[in-house]
Amino acid sequence: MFLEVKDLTKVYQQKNVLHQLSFGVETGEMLVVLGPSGCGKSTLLSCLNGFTQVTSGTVRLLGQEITKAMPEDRDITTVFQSYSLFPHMNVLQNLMYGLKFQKIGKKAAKAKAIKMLQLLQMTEYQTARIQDLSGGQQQRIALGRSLIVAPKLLLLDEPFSNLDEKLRLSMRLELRRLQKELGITMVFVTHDQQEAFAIADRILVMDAGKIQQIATGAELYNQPKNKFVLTFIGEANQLANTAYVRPECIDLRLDTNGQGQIIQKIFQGATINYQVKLPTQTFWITRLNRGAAFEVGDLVTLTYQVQQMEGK
Ligand SMILES: Nc1ncnc2c1ncn2[C@@H]1O[C@H](COP(=O)(O)OP(=O)(O)OP(=O)(O)O)[C@@H](O)[C@H]1O
Repeated sequence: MFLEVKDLTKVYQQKNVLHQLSFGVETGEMLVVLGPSGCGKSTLLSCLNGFTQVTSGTVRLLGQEITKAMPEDRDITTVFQSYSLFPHMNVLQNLMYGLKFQKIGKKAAKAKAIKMLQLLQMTEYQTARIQDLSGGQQQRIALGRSLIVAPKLLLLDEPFSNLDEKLRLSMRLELRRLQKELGITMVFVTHDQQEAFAIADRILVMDAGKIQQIATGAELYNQPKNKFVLTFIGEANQLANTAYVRPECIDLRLDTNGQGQIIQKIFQGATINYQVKLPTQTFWITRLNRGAAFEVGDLVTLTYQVQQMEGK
């Protein structure tokens, strides 16, 4: 196992923020840590890079225990939401900065920085000032600055949340491309499930400092382990106990004797969401927008198969 975390616990002034987390990350894998605000995602990264001391448990990188190692001795770099580039240095100087500490000569460092700029597809910005770059370009340089030192493990803490939607999409693709080209193992923190689905090999879902499930995006969506995962990942109509049905898994048919009635219709473009009132509960249903649509007041019959979670 490339990275192995065992029983990791962090207590801040009697507040238990991380509860005995155990998980592993494979070589070259992109593990996404997904969870709501305050669930402990940043604290977990900080225990991995050594900026926070763990209360108990162990962290091993390539078999070697690093639980108490200083951050600079860990071969791990972190990219944050704020780019933290040096404003008084140009693009090339920013990229070369970290190589100084690896005792790499100026000429070799410059060659590496130019190669990184090619990888980032930003060659023409070599001598540009940081303040003349867009937010997306600055984040790409920040990524490059972390990648150039060839860390064993790269941690990313919501790195794209300052960027607009379109740019976020292209940065995700870019990050995956860079990861494949360089073969770097990554742990990426986000609270955005679409982002997690788009880039993860596996997703670790966390709530209140506890691991709820670790699985691929499709497994989390199709076989959620508990109610938290079911409702955090996508939408669901909850039935009794562990039963549920996803909104897109329900068929709707116009039926003048139907038990259901459409009480809300929300147009979403490619899809339409309907809220249907039944004698005992209401359901949300998502249908593709393919011409024929239902209207508020229509009587309908629903058909669906009930799905089951493992536990509550
Ligand atoms: N230095 C600290 N001292 C005390 N409590 C802290 C400290 N750092 C974090 N916490 C608490 O630990 C909990 C988890 O915080 P953390 O920042 O790890 O969550 P997060 O999931 O990254 O949240 P967000 O998505 O909002 O950044 C929070 O309740 C927070 O208040």
